[in-house]
Amino acid sequence: AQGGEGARVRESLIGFLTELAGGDKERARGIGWDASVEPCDGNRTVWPGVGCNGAPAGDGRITAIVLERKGLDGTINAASLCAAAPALRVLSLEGNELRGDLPAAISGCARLTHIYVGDNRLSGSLPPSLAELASLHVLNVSRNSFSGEIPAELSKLGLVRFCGNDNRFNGAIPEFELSRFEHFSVANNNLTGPIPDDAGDFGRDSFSGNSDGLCGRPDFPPCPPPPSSGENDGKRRRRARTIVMCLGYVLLGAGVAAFVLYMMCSKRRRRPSGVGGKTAATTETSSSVTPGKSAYSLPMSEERMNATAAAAAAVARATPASLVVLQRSGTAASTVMTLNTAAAAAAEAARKLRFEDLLRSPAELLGRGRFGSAYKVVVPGGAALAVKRVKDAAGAEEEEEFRRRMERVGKARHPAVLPPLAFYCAMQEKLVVYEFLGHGSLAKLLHGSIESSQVALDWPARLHIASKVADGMAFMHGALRGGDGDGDGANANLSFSSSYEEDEAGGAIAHGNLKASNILFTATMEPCISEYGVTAPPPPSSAPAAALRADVRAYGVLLLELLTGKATAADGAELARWVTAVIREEWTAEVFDRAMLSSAGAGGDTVASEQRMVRLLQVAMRCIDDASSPSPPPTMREVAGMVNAIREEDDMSLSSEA
Ligand SMILES: Nc1ncnc2c1ncn2[C@@H]1O[C@H](COP(=O)(O)OP(=O)(O)OP(=O)(O)O)[C@@H](O)[C@H]1O
Repeated sequence: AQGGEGARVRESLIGFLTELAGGDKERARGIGWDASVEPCDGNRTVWPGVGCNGAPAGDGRITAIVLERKGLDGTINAASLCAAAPALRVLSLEGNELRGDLPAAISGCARLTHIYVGDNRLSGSLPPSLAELASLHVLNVSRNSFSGEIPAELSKLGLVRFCGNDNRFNGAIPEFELSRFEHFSVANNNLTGPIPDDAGDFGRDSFSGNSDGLCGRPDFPPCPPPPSSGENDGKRRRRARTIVMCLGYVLLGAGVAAFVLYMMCSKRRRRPSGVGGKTAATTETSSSVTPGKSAYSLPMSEERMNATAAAAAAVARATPASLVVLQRSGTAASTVMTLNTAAAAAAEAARKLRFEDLLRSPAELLGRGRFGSAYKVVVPGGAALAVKRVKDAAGAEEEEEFRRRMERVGKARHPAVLPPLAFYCAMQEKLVVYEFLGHGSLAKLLHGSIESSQVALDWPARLHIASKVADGMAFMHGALRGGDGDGDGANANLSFSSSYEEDEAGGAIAHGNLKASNILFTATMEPCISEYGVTAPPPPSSAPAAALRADVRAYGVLLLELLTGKATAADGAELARWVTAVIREEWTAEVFDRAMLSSAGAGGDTVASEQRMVRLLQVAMRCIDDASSPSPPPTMREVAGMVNAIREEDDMSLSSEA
C-alpha cells in the first residue's frame, strides 16, 4: 500500500486504535502508532504491537496486532480493523477494559488464526460469523461478560484452544471434538446439558461452575438416555428435557401415591381409636415423631381403599411413614418470620396439608440439583408450596437421622432461614415442604440472564445479603447446639460455643449444602437460606465439627461469588484459586464484579467502599483458607461478627452522606 492507499490504511488503523482507547486520543497516541510512517518496513515492525510479515508490499503485511494490558477501555471496531489489515492472523487485546461486543464484522479478517480478547469487559453474544474464520485455531474470550449461547457453528472450525470460561454463556456446549483440543474450558458459566462424549483429557476444571447444569462425563451427573437416533440435535435436547421433567413428575407422583396408599391403610388400622371431627390432622412438632407410628392422619374415603392398598400397607408396616407437619399450635403466621400474606397462606396450607392434596395439585419442576429435584405445587386454596425431593438411597437408620434433623431444624426460627413446613420420609423417599418463594435465588440474581435478573445487585445490597446470611447461619449453628432453639435469637446466640469441638458435643446441625441457589428472596427481597440440613453432609464432613467447618467454607465461597459476580462449582475451589492468584499478583481490585464496583462509586466514597470490599474479601479468604492460615478457622458466629462490623461501617458512611 503506497501513497493515498497507505494513508487510508494508516488512518483506518489509528481510528481502530482510538476507538479501542474509548476515543481518548492522548492514550491512543501513547501506544506509539505514528500516522506519518508506515506500520511495517518490509518485515520489520515500525509501529509497536504490530506484527509484519515479509510478504511483498501491499495490504498483506500486517499479520498481528498485539495490544495487551494497555488500559484500553473502548470498543472494538472490527470493520475498520479488517478493512485496514485484511491479512491479519493474530489479534490479541487481552487484559484491557474493553467494552461492547465482539462485532460480527470480525469475520472480515478472514485469515485470522488466533483471537485473544480474554480479561476484558466484553458482553453480548459471540457472533456466529466467527464460524466463517476457516483458519481460526485459538479463540480466547475468557473472563468477560459474554452471554447467550456459544455458537454451535464453532464446532465446525478446526479450533485447538477454546477458552470461554468465566462468562455468562448459557445453553448447551457445542459438539466440539474435544480430543483434538490442546486446551478447553467453559468453566464458570450458566451452561446446561451434556458434556460432549468426546471430552478428551479435559477434567472437571474445564466444566465446573455451571450451577450443576451440565451432565455426562467427567464426574457430572449422568445425562438422561438419548432418544432414538436419527433426530436432529435440537430435537434431541428438547426431548431429553421433556423426558427429565416427565420422569420427575412420575417419580414424585409414585412416591406420593405409595404414601397415600399407606396412609389409607394406616387410617383403617387406626380407625377404632380415630378422632371424629378432625378432618386434616396437623401434627405439632412436640408430638410428631414417634418412630414406627404415622403421625399424620388422612381423611380417606372408603372408595379409595382398593385392592392395592393391602400390598402398600404391607410395605408400610415394614417401613413406617409419616408426613410430619412442623407447625406448632397458634397461628401459622406467627411462626413464620417472613410475616407476609403468601408466607401466612403457605404456613396455613401446610398446617392442613394432606398428601392427597399434594397428589392432586398441579406440580411444576423447578429444577434438578445435585441432591434432588424441587417442585412447585399449588395446593387447594391457592397457596404455593415448594417440595424438595431429596435424592437418597439411605437405609432405615439414616431415615431416622433425617427425621431428627428436620425436627430440630423445624424448631429453630430465624428470619433469614426458610423453615421447613412439613416433611415426609419413608421407603427411601424424602420430601421436604417449604413455602414457595417466587422472587428468585441469589444464583439467578448474580448469574442469570439479564431478563431474569432485573434487580441490579449493588454493593450495599450484596453486603446486606452477606450479613443476613451470616446471621442466619450463625444463629442456626448456635441455636441447634442444644436442640432447643425456640426462635429467641438473643438467647440462642448466647449459647454459642467457641470451638467446633464444643459444637460437636452440643450436636449442632450444619446446613450441608449452602450455596447461591439455596439463598432465596422474600417478597421484600430479604435473603432466606433454604434447604437447611436437608442433605446429610458427605464424608469427610459427616463428623459434626467438620460439617460446621464445611458450612463456613461454603459461606466463604458464597462471599466470593457475591464479590466477584462469578459462578462457581459445588466446592468453589476453582474460584478460590483464581481469587488467590489475582491477589497474589496484587491486582486485588481486579477480582471484584465490575457491576458492583461501579455501583459503589455512585453513592459516595468509592475508595472507602472498595476498602470494605477488600475486607469482606479477606473474611471470605479466612473462611476458605484453612491450610495456609496460622490461626484456626473462624466459627460462623465470628464470621457474622466480622461481616456485620463491615456492614455497620458501610451503613454509617451512607447515613453520614445523606
Ligand atoms: N422454596 C422455594 N421456592 C422457590 N424456589 C425454590 C424453592 N426451593 C428451591 N427452589 C428453586 O428450585 C430450583 C431447584 O432447586 P434444587 O434445590 O432442587 O436445586 P439446587 O439448589 O440447584 O441443587 P441442590 O440439589 O444441590 O440443592 C433452584 O433454582 C431453587 O432456587
